[in-house]
Amino acid sequence: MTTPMLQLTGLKKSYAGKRALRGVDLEVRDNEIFALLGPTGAGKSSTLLASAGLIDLDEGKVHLGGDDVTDIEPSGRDVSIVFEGFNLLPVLDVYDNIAFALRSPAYREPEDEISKRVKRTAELLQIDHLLDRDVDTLSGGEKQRVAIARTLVRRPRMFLLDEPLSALDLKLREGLRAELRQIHREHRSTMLYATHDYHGAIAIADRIGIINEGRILQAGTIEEIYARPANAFVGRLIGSPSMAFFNASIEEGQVAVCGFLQRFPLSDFAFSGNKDGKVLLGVWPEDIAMVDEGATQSNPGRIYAVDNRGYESAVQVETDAGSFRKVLEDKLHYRQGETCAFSIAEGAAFLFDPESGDLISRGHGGEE
Ligand SMILES: Nc1ncnc2c1ncn2[C@@H]1O[C@H](COP(=O)(O)OP(=O)(O)OP(=O)(O)O)[C@@H](O)[C@H]1O
Repeated sequence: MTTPMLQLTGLKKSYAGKRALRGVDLEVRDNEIFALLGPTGAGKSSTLLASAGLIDLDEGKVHLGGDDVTDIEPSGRDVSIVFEGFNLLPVLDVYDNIAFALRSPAYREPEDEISKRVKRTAELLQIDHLLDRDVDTLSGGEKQRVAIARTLVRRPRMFLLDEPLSALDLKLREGLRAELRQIHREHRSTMLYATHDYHGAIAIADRIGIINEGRILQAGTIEEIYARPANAFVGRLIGSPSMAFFNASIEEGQVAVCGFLQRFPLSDFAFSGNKDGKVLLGVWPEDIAMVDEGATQSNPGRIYAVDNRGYESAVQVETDAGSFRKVLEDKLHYRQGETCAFSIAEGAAFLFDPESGDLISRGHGGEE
């Protein structure tokens, strides 16, 4: 196993008694783009700031390229961080903003080398026509590009990007994501990219880590996470739409869902316990088929909402045990308020603990 570029071990951090990081363990491999995906307040920024050395930790270790840098100043870490709020220097023009880091005592590059690198980076981010402008006169999207250029020009061992694209409109965001991947390919750099946007995360990342309440719940490729979501929270955060959940109970060797005609024998699950009691049945919407009402082994539902997106439509279906959203095949059309029926593919369901949300077992459909 090669040494990870960034290794975080047991990071703990409280702000004025409020716990932001509760033991973050994370490995980012050399030359990968790793997305840290989590809701607001999950601890994404704190994890990045701790990696850069910009906050003092209560506990834990930060290793960069195998070296313990926990007590090393930010300037000695060879990482670069882009914040959501741009952090540009307002009194300088775009060129000097980008060149700033290269002129710092830590780098002290000759001016002709600086000029080459600034221009090359500005071309890459399509801001070369803005180099003479004062940053105050730029739009939000242009400022964000300059902030990214400022970080990239240094070519550090590792980039830390904190929601770097959230201020941009959709088209610009998609374009910049592609550019970041391109830069990544060219420079063989390692990136840790924090975001709350699932689509953004899967579009850019080689691997994803799901963070909530200051802990990493799961890390892996999107395929690995899909195949085995470690916790119901993970299922709710990923997928498009996200995982469907139904309140269920284990009774006499099978999983029963209130109102469902379908039964799920325990033998369908890689399940070694035999306890009766409540569980949460989770299913990816792709494994739910809308069927004719009255079809055998189908389950009744009601169309709560129809979302017509032009090129496709999605429905929200309500049942007595829970609701789900699903993108429909072209030929299917439903009206709000009407009844419907659906069935769940054999072996496709997962069982979760309703209290902790932890995965108990998954169906044989996703066997390794
Ligand atoms: N300087 C601070 N002082 C007090 N509390 C803070 C400070 N910075 C962060 N927190 C709190 O710590 C928790 C984690 O914050 P953090 O910014 O790391 O989360 P995040 O996942 O980046 O959120 P967001 O997506 O909203 O930026 C939150 O509850 C936040 O309110």
